Amino acid sequence: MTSDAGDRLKTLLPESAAARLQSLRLSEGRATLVLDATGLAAGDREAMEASVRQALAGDEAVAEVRVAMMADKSAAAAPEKPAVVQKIIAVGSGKGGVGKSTVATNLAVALARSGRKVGLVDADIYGPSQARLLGTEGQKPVAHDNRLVPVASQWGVPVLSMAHLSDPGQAIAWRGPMASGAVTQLLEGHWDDAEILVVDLPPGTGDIQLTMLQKFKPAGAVIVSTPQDLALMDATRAAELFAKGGVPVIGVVENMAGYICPHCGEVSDPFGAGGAEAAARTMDTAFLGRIPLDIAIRREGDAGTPTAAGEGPQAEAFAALARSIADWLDSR
Ligand SMILES: Nc1ncnc2c1ncn2[C@@H]1O[C@H](COP(=O)(O)OP(=O)(O)OP(=O)(O)O)[C@@H](O)[C@H]1O
Repeated sequence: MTSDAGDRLKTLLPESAAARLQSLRLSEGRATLVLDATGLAAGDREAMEASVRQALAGDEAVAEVRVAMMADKSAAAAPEKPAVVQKIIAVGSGKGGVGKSTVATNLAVALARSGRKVGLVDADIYGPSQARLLGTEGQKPVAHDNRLVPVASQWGVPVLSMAHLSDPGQAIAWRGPMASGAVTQLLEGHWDDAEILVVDLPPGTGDIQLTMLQKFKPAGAVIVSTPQDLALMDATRAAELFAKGGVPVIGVVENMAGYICPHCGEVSDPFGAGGAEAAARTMDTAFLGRIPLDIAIRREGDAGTPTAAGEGPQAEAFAALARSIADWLDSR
């Protein structure tokens, strides 16, 4: 083949095929091409071969086209690695029932609303609530290449939760290693597009939490508490868990701060006031703001329409929290 003919044939190739071209020979009207097909699915190979045949069919010097697809065996044999999620934000609390899951959902939705690509993992294996909070109850994730594909929600936040894998109301009574295995499966799902993965940790400061933190190395952690139970002890315990796992604490959120009476609008403090801010100071970490105790937040959570997706002061409180977390991440 003259180099002129070879160069001409190369220019006829579609860009995607030209980028994978290993060699091209033209002999007695027969064009033989070797393409690197590493990573291409069967359907994509066929499409590429067809496009090459079509591109060269019109050339006067070509009577026959032969296409060989070579795959890099070492790459094909290597087990597929889970996609690397750039930044995991762990949302934890010293104890249960403080609104950790509610804050995790709304933080994820507010981050997505601000343009970030966010996923949400419900690592609360024994009491999963993210399917309900994001309105994805009853949906089942499919598995692809032995990894779970997150369930899409209408708030732009894909999610994986044990609630998607078990029957509603079914009690999960696993021992630690099984629970850790389940958390691993959720975290190693197809989070390929997620730039930030918000992880709703189980309440408390036990082994499952520590294993998860050490294995997946979150970029940072948010501690949620009500004003009253962020007596110093709870805050310190949660902070110690993150320190043991080598995870920096981004700050403390005070949830259920200030009850707004739906009738008269008067604000009262059933759980006290200022505890979390004082605790954050003592722990030498940031105070990330207050989310009021508002019946609308509970109602919207139960209905699967997260407050952060709406308008008003409470949505703005979550948007402000999301801004603080995004700024913190960007500054790293
Ligand atoms: N700011 C708030 N105003 C009103 N209700 C709230 C608020 N935050 C959370 N709740 C409600 O409090 C209850 C507990 O919240 P949530 O499930 O988020 O807590 P949790 O700390 O994740 O609990 P668990 O430890 O059981 O996982 C839910 O009914 C939720 O709707």
